[in-house]
Amino acid sequence: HFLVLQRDSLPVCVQVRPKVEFGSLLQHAGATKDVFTIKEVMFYLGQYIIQRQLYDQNQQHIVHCAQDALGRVLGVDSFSVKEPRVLFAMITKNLEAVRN
Ligand SMILES: COc1nc(N(C)C)ncc1-n1nc2c(c1C(C)C)[C@H](c1ccc(C#N)cc1)N(c1cc(Cl)c[nH]c1=O)C2=O
Repeated sequence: HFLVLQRDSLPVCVQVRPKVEFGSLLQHAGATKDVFTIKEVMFYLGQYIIQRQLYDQNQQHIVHCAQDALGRVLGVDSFSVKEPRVLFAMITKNLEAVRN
């Protein structure tokens, strides 16, 4: 979950709305809504990657997505699941915060 501090410094739990193409990718992974927590976004993306076997058979932490909508959405041909900062940076570009 993203925690952001409002002016009155009460933490609110921010949910996110994926941008259009990202939203339809999550729906292909089984999502049935348009507002998510970050944890839910990661879960659906993970399902998408495993279902489509986008991981490298030999180095299984590498995801190849050049030939897939995931690559267009994240803007890369491949990435490693072991680089959380890189991954979150790519994913948050496709999300807008929604205050609940
Ligand atoms: C290729 O990956 C795997 N391959 C295997 N095989 C046996 C082949 N088993 C597990 C994983 N795996 N490891 C991690 C994740 C997975 C699956 C669920 C993709 C998730 C994850 C990674 C990337 C995105 C995106 N776009 C979304 C979720 N993940 C996470 C990474 C971060 Cl940074 C946050 N939350 C996570 O769940 C990991 O560390």
